[in-house]
Amino acid sequence: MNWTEIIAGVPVLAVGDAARAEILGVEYDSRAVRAGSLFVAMRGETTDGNRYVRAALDAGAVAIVTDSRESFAFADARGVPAALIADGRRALAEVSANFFGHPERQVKLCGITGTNGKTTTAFLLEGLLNSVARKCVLIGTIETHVAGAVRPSAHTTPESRDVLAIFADGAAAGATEAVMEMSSHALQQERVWALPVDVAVFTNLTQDHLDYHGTMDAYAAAKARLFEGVGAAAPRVAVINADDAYAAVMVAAAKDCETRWSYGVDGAADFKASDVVLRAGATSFVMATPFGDAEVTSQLTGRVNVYNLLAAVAAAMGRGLTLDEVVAGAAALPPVPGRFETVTNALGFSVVVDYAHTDDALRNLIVLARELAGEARVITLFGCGGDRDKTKRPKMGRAAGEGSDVVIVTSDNPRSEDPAVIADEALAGVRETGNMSVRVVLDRAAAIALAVNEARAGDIVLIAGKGHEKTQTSHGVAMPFDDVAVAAAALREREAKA
Ligand SMILES: CC(=O)N[C@H]1[C@@H](OP(=O)(O)OP(=O)(O)OC[C@H]2O[C@@H](n3ccc(=O)[nH]c3=O)[C@H](O)[C@@H]2O)O[C@H](CO)[C@@H](O)[C@@H]1O[C@H](C)C(=O)N[C@@H](C)C(=O)N[C@H](CCC(=O)O)C(=O)O
Ligand SMILES: Nc1ncnc2c1ncn2[C@@H]1O[C@H](COP(=O)(O)OP(=O)(O)OP(=O)(O)O)[C@@H](O)[C@H]1O
Ligand SMILES: N[C@H](CCC[C@H](N)C(=O)O)C(=O)O
Ligand SMILES: [Mg+2]
Repeated sequence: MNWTEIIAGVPVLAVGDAARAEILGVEYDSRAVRAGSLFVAMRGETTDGNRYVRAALDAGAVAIVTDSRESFAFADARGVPAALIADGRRALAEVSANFFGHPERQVKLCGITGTNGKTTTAFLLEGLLNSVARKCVLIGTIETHVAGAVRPSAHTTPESRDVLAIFADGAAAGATEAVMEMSSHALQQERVWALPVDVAVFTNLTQDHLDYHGTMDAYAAAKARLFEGVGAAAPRVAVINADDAYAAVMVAAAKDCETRWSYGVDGAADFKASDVVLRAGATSFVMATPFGDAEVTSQLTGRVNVYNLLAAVAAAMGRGLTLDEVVAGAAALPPVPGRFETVTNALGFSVVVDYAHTDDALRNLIVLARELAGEARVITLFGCGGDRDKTKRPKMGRAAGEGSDVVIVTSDNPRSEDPAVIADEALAGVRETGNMSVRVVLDRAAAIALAVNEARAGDIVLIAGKGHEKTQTSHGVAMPFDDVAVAAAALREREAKA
């Protein structure tokens, strides 16, 4: 693609004298630049892409898009086509859309935001769309589904350039739908700039990421941007959890959406569940919808999944599926990896791996386990992520201490922090509840073995926080680690001794 085509329609403040370049790729990271790349310099929080313009040119960049007059003049002086723009991330989205041939216009996009339930709802919605033979791209925390392949995900919501590259691959393989988790980081940083969202979903808002957003109101405002449209028109359909304390904020933001649907269990809602029956691996409820009532059954476990099912069903109906189609589709959907995933064993107790890494998620998980365990015990193992919201640590500790018979505090992903310090902060919360059955075992594998060896018939062991993750990041290094595999190994060892 030539230089003129790639900056067509992009609001540029100035363009350099050089006008000829054949662009073979668009990159926002100098380390990814190859011969023929266009490099877009973005200002970040750790560094500034403008510091890498020289490195990008040395690596073969043939054009530069920048918000810095210095970088612009530097590239221009080297005879490289350059554009001066106001905002790097927005420009990245605009040039990438041109480069990839506007694939965002070829798929109908459902965007899902909220603190918890995005991944689950996204998988459910993808499953419903697939059940009526619509090809669908999925972008989210665990993995990316595109063109019949599964790719690992580095972020929940990638940069616009990467989203558009995925959409282009999907559209080329016949996808007409896309389902995407939209994290608050991505909405705030405008990684989703100029993506037209057809159906927008809000799951819930509880504490997380305050290290980044500062306050709950700022966090809510970032999420609300999905409903306003980020550099694009407001979504056509808004699907909002009416039972959530922040519902009104999302409804207000959705004022320009053509259709606003609420969903919930507690109060009035367009998609409302009643007569909820919760069993392990079998959830059912009666669902009232604007299109009639039906009984929904699902293999997923727990009350939170009633919400996720309602959200996915409403979004699917927003995309034109019928009531019969969503009911049939929902019954067939498998659980999501790392979300209330049971690790089988012959010892008579349950071991569950779950991605609960906020106090709200942990509390919900423990309440569910309590219900399922009856008179038996709930043994909860958890840790807290390093380099993330520190204020949630004692809160997670309180949630664990309040509902569990036995608590094991361990490491999650300490990242660059001292695991012992993180554990102390979580332990303080457990101690506040007066729960005395608490142990700290920093080595996660040893902690999992302890939990498994502690369990008696009927008990439920909860291994919380890492869910599907396949690595543990400690001292800045990611090493292979898989809660399900580690638990399975510990169970085999105990079975062998039994
Ligand atoms: C806080 C945050 O979200 N940071 C993300 C953000 O960083 P940033 O804007 O501060 O960028 P920066 O690191 O200062 O770099 C500025 C620019 O210089 C470029 N650069 C940098 C170095 C270099 O050698 N050459 C170069 O060109 C960078 O590519 C970037 O374009 O943009 C970067 C490029 O895409 C991301 O890698 C980075 O993710 C960091 C590593 C991260 O940990 N993000 C997490 C918190 C995150 O995004 N999480 C959410 C939510 C998770 C959930 O709850 O589901 C997610 O969507 O994944
Ligand atoms: N609707 C919900 N409401 C509250 N908690 C939920 C809900 N759905 C799932 N959870 C809990 O939150 C955990 C994470 O769920 P999921 O991965 O679907 O959310 P997410 O929003 O994608 O999270 P992340 O932002 O970390 O990717 C689950 O393991 C479960 O414990
Ligand atoms: N996307 C979330 C995931 C947290 C998962 C948990 N295992 C942790 O490392 O804190 C985050 O980056 O905050
Ligand atoms: Mg997710």
